[in-house]
Amino acid sequence: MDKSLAAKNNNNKDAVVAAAGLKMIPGHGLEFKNLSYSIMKKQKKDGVWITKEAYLLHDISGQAIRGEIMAIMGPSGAGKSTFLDALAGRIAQGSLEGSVRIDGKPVTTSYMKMVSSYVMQDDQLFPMLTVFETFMFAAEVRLPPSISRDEKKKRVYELLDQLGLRSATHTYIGNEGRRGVSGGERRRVSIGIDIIHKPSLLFLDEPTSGLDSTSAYSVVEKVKDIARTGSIVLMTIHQPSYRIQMLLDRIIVLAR
Ligand SMILES: Nc1ncnc2c1ncn2[C@@H]1O[C@H](COP(=O)(O)OP(=O)(O)OP(=O)(O)O)[C@@H](O)[C@H]1O
Repeated sequence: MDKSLAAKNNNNKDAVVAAAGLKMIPGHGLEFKNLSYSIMKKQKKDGVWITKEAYLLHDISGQAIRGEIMAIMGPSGAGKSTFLDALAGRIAQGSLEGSVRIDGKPVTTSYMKMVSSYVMQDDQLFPMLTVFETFMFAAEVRLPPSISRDEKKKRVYELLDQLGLRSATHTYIGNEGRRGVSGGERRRVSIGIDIIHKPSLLFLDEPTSGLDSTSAYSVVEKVKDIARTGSIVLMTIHQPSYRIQMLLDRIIVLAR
């Protein structure tokens, strides 16, 4: 396994790029170069309010390869979600510096949104639908109208198998008032909705947060399977267990 420490983000000082045994393959996958993002922050100095530029990301370079998981790690507040958002084209272009390329070609925000999917930490699932109904709904919304209902059903069953959700096919999503799928299953359903159309790039923000270690492992295991089908996968993750770390192909560590 090639465990690459890809880059280090240093908020206010000069950027430190630490690359230990980094395997870079120019022109492949998702390449990001000299990514910086700053905001104007108000702070009190000697009793006077001043506005100062603060870097949330500073000079980050690295590469995520097709077929692999790149994990973005670091302490709370290091900028993991900001970095994921920057790559996914979810923050204002004007304040973002640096370049992002896919397979050697520069990408625009709209292209990035077209070829990628983003799994958010807080999902918005309908509690009154079953897992099957949830996936069918996603299939209707995300797959082209030219695809028949039978083909959509086939894709849904494929997804249920891929994500280990067959036994929960007809279980309600549920909520506090109505018991439904488990936390780990719910997270896998959220991922399913975002991969039903087989995006070539998948971003996941803390897919394991709030899960017990077995469920967290199962989620990352499924994410690894998705990567293996040829997608580029990037995810933020906080304090992964040793077992989970063994599933990660590349690690980018952001420091505060
Ligand atoms: N628009 C903004 N204006 C001011 N500060 C911001 C803004 N966006 C993010 N921050 C700050 O930037 C830092 C990085 O935030 P971010 O959410 O990316 O960190 P994180 O590593 O994902 O943290 P966590 O692990 O706690 O989710 C935080 O201190 C946050 O408060």
